[in-house]
Amino acid sequence: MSKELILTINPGSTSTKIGIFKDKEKILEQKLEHNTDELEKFEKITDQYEYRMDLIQDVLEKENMKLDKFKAVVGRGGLLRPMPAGTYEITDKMVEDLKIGIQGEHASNLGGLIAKGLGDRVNIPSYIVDPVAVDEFEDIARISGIPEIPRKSLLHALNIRAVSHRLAEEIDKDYSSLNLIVAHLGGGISVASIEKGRITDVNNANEMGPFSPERAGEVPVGDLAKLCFSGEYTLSDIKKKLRGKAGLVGYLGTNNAKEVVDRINSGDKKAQLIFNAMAYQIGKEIGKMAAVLKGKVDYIILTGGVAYSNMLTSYVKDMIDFIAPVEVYPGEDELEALNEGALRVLEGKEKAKVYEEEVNIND
Ligand SMILES: Nc1ncnc2c1ncn2[C@@H]1O[C@H](COP(=O)(O)OP(=O)(O)O)[C@@H](O)[C@H]1O
Ligand SMILES: CCCC(=O)OP(=O)(O)O
Repeated sequence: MSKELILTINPGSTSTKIGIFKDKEKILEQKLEHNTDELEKFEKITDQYEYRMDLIQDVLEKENMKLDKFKAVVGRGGLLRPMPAGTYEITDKMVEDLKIGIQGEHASNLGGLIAKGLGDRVNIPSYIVDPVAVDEFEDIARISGIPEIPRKSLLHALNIRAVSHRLAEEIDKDYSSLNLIVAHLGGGISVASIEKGRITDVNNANEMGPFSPERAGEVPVGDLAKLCFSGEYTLSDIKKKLRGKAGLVGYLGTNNAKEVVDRINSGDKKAQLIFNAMAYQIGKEIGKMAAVLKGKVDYIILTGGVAYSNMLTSYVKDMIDFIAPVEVYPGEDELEALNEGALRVLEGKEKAKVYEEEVNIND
């Protein structure tokens, strides 16, 4: 049997997306949405491995896509050690770091684990591309205010880089000549400043910035400290409260922004206030990044699943379109970007990076 396909796997906090490609052509795409109740029963993210793997295998079986048809498997890379962008082969050390959650817990940690698990079964290579741990920060962006707690570059690097390249192509400019602000609005939210092709600053999408469908973002730290020591919560409870049970889930009980829009359209005033507040915080974060770029912003891009909502993008545009022209690319180009990252390596245009050679293993 000829091995001509590439399998791409993108686990997010609210969904698992699967794509099958023949060269650059996407021949299958499936989005499996996970509601809050489904995910709540898992103590840790890595506990979701079997659950998400089974769902992926079910899709492959239903579509009669046997593993021996594939020449590579590519997963979204997770919260690994700070690293340059690129395509990486999945090594044992990477697997170890994904399992520990070396920079924290997030669904994307499962991308590399599942890709490696499937690839090893049929002895084909497995890769990750532009993981959420891509770090191109200016040193000044690392300082938080507490020496023991540096700011971290954790973001939707895969889609942010993909849509920035897409815009550059559309306006016929070189990516490395542009200053951009890109806000990825998914289960988590990243708002990044891109200076001449380099991501110089971003809120840590797992812990900072605007609140999101399932995350707290920035909260008043004094009150958070009191909550932690109230005796009512364990560390695990607090982590879940901040990621998974916060944001839209905390206020409205759902991680599904579409459902929130439906509630607003049926007259739910609380849903309207909370949705507007999320938009307001996104607008404020974009303003911060405009200051990072000293006002020299060529374009602002709004992307990710929540950018499908006109209600939200209109609110944000109204706050920030004085800064620069705003482009909306709803959804994400992540499956395509995973496929193209693997293709560049398989076609010999690029050499796969080796994790152990690119990161500081002793940190
Ligand atoms: N048409 C839509 N209108 C509003 N929100 C949407 C729409 N489509 C998807 N979303 C929301 O986008 C969010 C998921 O975004 P996505 O980028 O797919 O995130 P993830 O990769 O974290 O699962 C969910 O809250 C989902 O309800
Ligand atoms: C940790 C940053 C990536 C992120 O938040 O992704 P999702 O929106 O898919 O949860």
